[in-house]
Amino acid sequence: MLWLDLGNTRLKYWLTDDIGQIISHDATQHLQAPAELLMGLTDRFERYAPDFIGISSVLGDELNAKVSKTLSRLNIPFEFVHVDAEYPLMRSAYDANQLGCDRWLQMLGAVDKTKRQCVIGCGTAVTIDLIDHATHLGGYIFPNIYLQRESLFSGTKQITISNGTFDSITQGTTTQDAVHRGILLSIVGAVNEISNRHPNFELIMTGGDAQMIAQHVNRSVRIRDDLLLNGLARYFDHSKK
Ligand SMILES: Nc1ncnc2c1ncn2[C@@H]1O[C@H](COP(=O)(O)OP(=O)(O)O)[C@@H](O)[C@H]1O
Ligand SMILES: CC(C)(COP(=O)(O)O)[C@@H](O)C(=O)NCCC(=O)O
Ligand SMILES: [K+]
Repeated sequence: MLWLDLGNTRLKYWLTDDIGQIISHDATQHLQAPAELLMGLTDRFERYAPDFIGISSVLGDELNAKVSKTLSRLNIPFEFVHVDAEYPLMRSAYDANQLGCDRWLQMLGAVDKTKRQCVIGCGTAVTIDLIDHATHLGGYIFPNIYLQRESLFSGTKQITISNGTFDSITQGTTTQDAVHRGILLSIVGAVNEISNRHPNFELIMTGGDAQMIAQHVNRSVRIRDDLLLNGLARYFDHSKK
């Protein structure tokens, strides 16, 4: 199987064998040209000859159409996931026509009817979703650290930094530190706030910035890099062992 996750920043793929073990996986910036990036991966995919391609995309119809065209050359059946409001494993209070399929699949990858779960996606947007015994209560969306820095950069005259590390939330004594710590604090603070309001929800994190954020969260966080993969495998009912 080939599983594709087309996020707003990176294309992630996982190649799995017929018992669901990961044979190969990668994450690469697609620079808003995912079809072209995929073109460069087709010979690798052909070599592994997957019998099916399951896709999560939040890139919209235009880019999805280009991706479809590229994938059609492989002569391998493929399917884009659409949020299914009637899906038996998880009910959702969220508008099914609007919920990003990556958020839905990340929840599907984690959902457990015996638990209360908080699924945090640390991608281009940071998302927080609350699931109470397999019922999605709803969630939050806010800009990630780079989008926030860009907005400060473009929205102010005197903040002109565009590099620096997001590695601390102690108060800054220079503009660069005040900006980077403030932005990280805004995300960590939001996660801690939701965590404090839901002490009996387990915290599960995924996405490219998960490691960076988890270390500042006031409770233990379970980082699962292949959460969306699990959701895709579950959705297409190929249990990844
Ligand atoms: N090599 C990399 N290139 C780009 N972003 C990376 C890389 N490694 C880690 N990241 C982090 O991953 C984040 C994007 O995470 P990802 O889950 O791929 O987002 P999305 O699902 O929205 O595409 C970026 O904000 C960045 O901090
Ligand atoms: C919120 C998102 C942009 C997150 O995407 P990502 O950061 O993974 O690229 C994506 O889930 C999306 O486009 N959602 C649609 C709007 C919604 O979920 O309400
Ligand atoms: K994502």
